[in-house]
Amino acid sequence: MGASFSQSSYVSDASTLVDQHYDYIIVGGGTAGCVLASRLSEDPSLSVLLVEAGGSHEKETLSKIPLAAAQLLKSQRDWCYMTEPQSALNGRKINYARGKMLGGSASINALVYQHCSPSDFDEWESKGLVGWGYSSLAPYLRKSEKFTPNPLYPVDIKHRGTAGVWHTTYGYTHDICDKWMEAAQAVGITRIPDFNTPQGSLGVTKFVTFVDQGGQRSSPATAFLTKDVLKRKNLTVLVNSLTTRILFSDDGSRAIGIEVAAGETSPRYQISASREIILAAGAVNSPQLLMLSGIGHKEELGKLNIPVVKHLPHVGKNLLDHPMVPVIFRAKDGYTLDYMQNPIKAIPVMLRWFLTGTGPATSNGGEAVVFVRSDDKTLFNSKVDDEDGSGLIDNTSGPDAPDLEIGIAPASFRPLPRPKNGMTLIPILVRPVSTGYLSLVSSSPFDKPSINPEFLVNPADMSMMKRGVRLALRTARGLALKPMLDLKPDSNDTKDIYYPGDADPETISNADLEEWIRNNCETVNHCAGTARMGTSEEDSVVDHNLKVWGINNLRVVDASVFPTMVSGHPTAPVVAIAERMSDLITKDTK
Ligand SMILES: Cc1cc2nc3c(=O)[nH]c(=O)nc-3n(C[C@H](O)[C@H](O)[C@H](O)COP(=O)(O)OP(=O)(O)OC[C@H]3O[C@@H](n4cnc5c(N)ncnc54)[C@H](O)[C@@H]3O)c2cc1C
Repeated sequence: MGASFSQSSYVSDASTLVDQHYDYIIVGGGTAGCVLASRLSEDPSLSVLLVEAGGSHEKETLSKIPLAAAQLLKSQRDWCYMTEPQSALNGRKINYARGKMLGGSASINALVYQHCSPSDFDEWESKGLVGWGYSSLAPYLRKSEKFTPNPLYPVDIKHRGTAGVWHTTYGYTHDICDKWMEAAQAVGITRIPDFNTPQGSLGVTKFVTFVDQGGQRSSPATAFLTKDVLKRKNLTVLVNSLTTRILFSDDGSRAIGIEVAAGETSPRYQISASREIILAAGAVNSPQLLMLSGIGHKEELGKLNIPVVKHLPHVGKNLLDHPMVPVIFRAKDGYTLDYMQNPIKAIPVMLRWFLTGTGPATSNGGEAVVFVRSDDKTLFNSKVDDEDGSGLIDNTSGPDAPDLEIGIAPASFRPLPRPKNGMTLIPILVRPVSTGYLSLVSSSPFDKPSINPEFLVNPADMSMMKRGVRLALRTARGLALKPMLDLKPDSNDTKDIYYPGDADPETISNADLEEWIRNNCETVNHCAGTARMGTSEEDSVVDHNLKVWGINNLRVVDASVFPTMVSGHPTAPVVAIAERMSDLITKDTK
């Protein structure tokens, strides 16, 4: 057992820790890292160090206000990555956000709480990954959740966790989003009360969000690193410290510690751990750190003069993500949130939030959602739906799982000409066929890695995206939305901000639509899979216990380990993975 410490809260000077000795070092205080640190330190006999490159979440007001989340993008709380030029997106580079603070990406994200499809996890188990099927993970999905029902959106409570620490609920809904759910039903999409049940997510429903009863973001940091947890003598949280490499035993067989630095020109300090180093730095930084430390493809490492500790060619490969393309529809005055762009008009909303924790500021901005299959013949039955659909590939995890999502935001995703009122529908590919990769550009931990998600490179993804856009256009033309939208009949001006929102889904040309998608596709920032779990080091990075192949005392526990993509929003699955691993690790120590 390692030493225990009497300090509380956070440490930001790593020099004070070099003589200390820990049982576990967790690298990355993000979504998975907060869960692991909290759960492992429940056992007072284990000493735990959590190392985070960013700062504490506690004074970051923008992170607390659900509606303000987007303000954190491109701020110091974001790693501010960019992709390489995307060949299928007319060579555009895409912003690639990752959270840099305690709570990680879940401190800056859109707060959607989703278990995803049961078959997403059964698919993992079917690949030989014992213990990762839905029946194994469902108890962990519920373990952390503290769901507060909303009488407006009744659900069967038996599928929800109610005794956990992570607050979830159904929050504020704008009328335009309620009406859109009606419009989606009118085109043939079934209304479901809850997408977090064993029945899965197919249908239209209201989003559940991780917002607490005070109307604030309930992030993995606020939920798992509470004041009581931070008071534990066996937990140290080191912030503003980048882990620059993993340290190994002389024969390279065992991870024994880490090196950290506050900045590029700052001194580097070494800290050791006797039991394990657990990487939870996320799907960009965990593989980056493995490669910087000599674990990766030997030829790629050799080119950068990084001494090879273990040849593991799949590190950084299998980059999975969800591409999206926001479509903006002209709305009438008074139905959207665009007035929040005007600081004077925003004051009452913000005052209400500060004083009562209620109102539009508790909205995550994406209030309702549709999940469908792109091969659903009841929805895609028109001649124009990408001809006969022969370009599609069924890449879903099972017959009850989706490959297309459409979310709604009661505001415009892009700056608008006056009058400024827009509703945005966001088609998202939740099971794209294209996969990408990331690699190092140098041996410096301070250089950003090269990120290439290869969005829409497979033509099947373009076919799917076109179906998604056409379906979005059809729902927007529903009678329920007529009083709120101001669509111009059949405008095909492809340069207009309201294109293709104004275009007729039955006559819009495939060529115009494809070109528009190539020029407007972005990411939902759900990257995963870059240190994937598998049954052999020939095709993966970690085994089913998330241990790095061939290295003792080294695990990866974060979104990097997804073997295949979940067909929904990944925060809850990441938390469940971390819950399950914490359970297994603490049982192992007994
Ligand atoms: C803008 C945005 C919106 C999103 N919206 C949603 C949503 O609504 N719902 C949903 O379910 N998912 C959403 N996601 C995705 C979701 O947030 C992530 O999939 C999930 O949080 C990933 O968890 P993680 O533990 O793998 O990594 P992260 O939560 O990103 O944690 C990694 C942590 O490691 C730290 N770190 C990295 N490198 C180092 C290093 N070398 N040394 C020390 N610390 C390091 C980082 O600063 C970070 O805190 C969104 C993501 C983004 C960015």
